[in-house]
Formats: sequence, structure tokens, C-alpha cells
Amino acid sequence: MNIGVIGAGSWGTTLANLLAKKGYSVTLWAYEEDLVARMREGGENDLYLPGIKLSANLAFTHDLPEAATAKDLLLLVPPSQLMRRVMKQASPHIAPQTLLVSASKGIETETLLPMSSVLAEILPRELVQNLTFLSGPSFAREVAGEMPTAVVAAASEPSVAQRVQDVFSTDYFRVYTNEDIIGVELGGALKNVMALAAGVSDGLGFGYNTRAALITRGLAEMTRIGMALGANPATFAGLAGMGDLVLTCTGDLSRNRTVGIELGRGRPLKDILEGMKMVAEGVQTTESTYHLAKKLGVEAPITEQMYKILYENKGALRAVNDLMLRELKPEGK
Ligand SMILES: NC(=O)c1ccc[n+]([C@@H]2O[C@H](COP(=O)([O-])OP(=O)(O)OC[C@H]3O[C@@H](n4cnc5c(N)ncnc54)[C@H](O)[C@@H]3O)[C@@H](O)[C@H]2O)c1
Ligand SMILES: O=P(O)(O)OC[C@H](O)CO
Repeated sequence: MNIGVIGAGSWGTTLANLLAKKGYSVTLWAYEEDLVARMREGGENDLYLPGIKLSANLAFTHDLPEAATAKDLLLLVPPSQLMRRVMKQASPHIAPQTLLVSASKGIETETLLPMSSVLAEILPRELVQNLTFLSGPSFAREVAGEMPTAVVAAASEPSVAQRVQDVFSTDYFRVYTNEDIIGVELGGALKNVMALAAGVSDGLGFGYNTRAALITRGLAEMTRIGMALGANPATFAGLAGMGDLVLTCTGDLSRNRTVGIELGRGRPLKDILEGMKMVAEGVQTTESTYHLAKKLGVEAPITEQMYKILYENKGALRAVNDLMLRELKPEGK
């Protein structure tokens, strides 16, 4: 099987390496030309996944058409805000029978669309039918270290999700299938907003009570937004919802949680982002989710306060107070 991977960040590189170690012939596309040269020479992605030895079955390119052409499966892992731009360039080179898998987690800020809708707008129909979404609790570095991990592959056609399940599964990477594309996608995107909030709470010096409250009420908020977009609420109790939410709100490897911690300590967002070469998807997904929830008429108090901290310079402590002092209500609402 010939596989192309679009995006050599920490997740794209990790999944490309997993597939190459399984024996597939894999070509990894990197946006950074100098990184391609270094990966070829040193067998390591020193920018996004330092210290992990890359398989000899892995080829590297800076040429997007080369990565997309004549592939049985193409894995898409750019930051979500760049998905449209990158895939518009790649699209003409993709063969109609190629299995497409997206592993990016975010909502486009300009259109408020999840990746499934972004891709449906730019790809030919025969490719859209075969689209699968891979999501779930999976820090790249732990998968690269072959630590047992479980994720979900969602496609509208079960046989398509099963093919992707077979391709990606290993003894340390267990893939479940699901038919709820929008639920699986939104779980992965919205948990990043909650991870920022959990980080803010930690940065302010609050404890486990606050974090548990944020995780639980965050899940309720994610489920409400998901249901308004047609997701199955049960999906949010699974790996792509609760699973990824718990991981990202509690794990020190989370970039989103780390950004939240710095915000909670009072560091300006601009400073934090200037010091980061990796993407914290939650920063832009907070903006899209805030506007999306308003458009849908869904109550999203944590997202709203996170938006005010990020984009309206609201003090983190005031945001927490405002959350606590909202009108009291029954838990089920
Ligand atoms: N890292 C993880 O543990 C992890 C796990 C699951 C899902 N994801 C998701 O995978 C997606 C990619 O994240 P990542 O962690 O692999 O990236 P990263 O933060 O490690 O690296 C940044 C990526 O952005 C790319 N990039 C920067 N500027 C670009 C441009 N102008 N055009 C195209 N690409 C450009 C870089 O080449 C690199 O691939 C995100 O949606 C993320 O949420 C990440
Ligand atoms: O480091 P984060 O916060 O982008 O999270 C990475 C993955 O999405 C965890 O599943």
C-alpha cells in the first residue's frame, strides 16, 4: 500500500512513522523545505518530534503533488486553519479511489465549518464519500513511544472506517470505528477549548475540584453544541469526547492546556504564541466555537469566558467568577 501524509508536525510525523513501521511505503510532506533535508539526512524530525527515530520505509518531500499522487491512502494532518489552503493545492493530484483520512482537530474561523465540511467544499464527490476522521486521546509523543493508545475512525460508510481501522491498528494503537463523523470531529475540536480553560484554572492556582467541574460542565457544553449540529450525544461519552477531553485537560503534554496555564498566570497571549512553534488549535477554535454557538443559539458559558480572556483581554479570575455567579440552574440543562 502506498500512503501519503500531508503535514510533518508532531502528529503527522508520528502517524507516518507508525504506518511505515507497519511496512507500508509512506511519503511524508513537510511544509518546511529545510526540515525535509534534515529528516532525510538525520532520520529524525528535530523540529516537531525530536528524539524519535524515523523508519527507513519513510520518504520525505516538500513537493505537495508528489505526496498526493498515486496513493492508496492519503492522511491529512495540517493545522485546521490551513487545511483548505493545503488541500486546494493537493486536490487535483489525488486519484479518485484514494482513501482520505483527516486527523486535524479544529473548526475553521472564517466559515465556522468543521473539517468534514471544509473538505466537502473543495474535494470531488468521489473522494468525499471515502473521507474518514481519526480522533481520540492521543498525544503524539506517547504514540511515537508505542504506549498503548485507543482512538476512533469515523466514516459514514462502515466498510470505509473498517479499512482505515485495519490500516492504522497495531499492538499499541487500537482503532475503533464510528459512523458519527460530526460527533467525532467536534469532540476533537471542542475539547481544545476546554483544555485551555482547564489550564487557566491551574495557572490561577485552583485545584482538582475546579478542574473536575470544568471537565464535566465542558462535556455538557460540547454535547449541546454537537447535538445542535446533528451529532449523536453518545459519541461525546466515548474516546473522541470524554476520552480526549480528560487527556487534554489533565495531561502535561497538551499544548492547549499549557497555553491556558500561562494565560492563568497572567502572561499575554501574544507573548505565549510567539514562543511556540507548534499549534494550539484551541486558540482559534475558541473564536469559531464562540460564534458558532451564538449562531446556533446554544448556551456555551465556558467557551464564552475563554473567548473573552483570549480576545477581549478579560482577566482570568474575573472570567471564573462570572462563570460561578451565573444564574443557578438544574444540572441537566
Ligand atoms: N500533536 C499531537 O499530539 C496531536 C494529536 C492528535 C491530533 N493532533 C492534531 O493534528 C493537527 C496538526 O498538529 P501537529 O501537532 O501535528 O502540528 P505541530 O504543532 O506539531 O506542527 C505545526 C505544523 O504546522 C505546519 N505548518 C506551519 N505553517 C504552515 C503553512 N503555512 N502551511 C502548511 N503547514 C504549515 C508545520 O509544517 C507543522 O506540520 C492539529 O489539528 C492537531 O490538533 C495533534
Ligand atoms: O497538545 P494538544 O493540546 O494539541 O492535544 C493533542 C491531542 O489532540 C490530544 O489528543
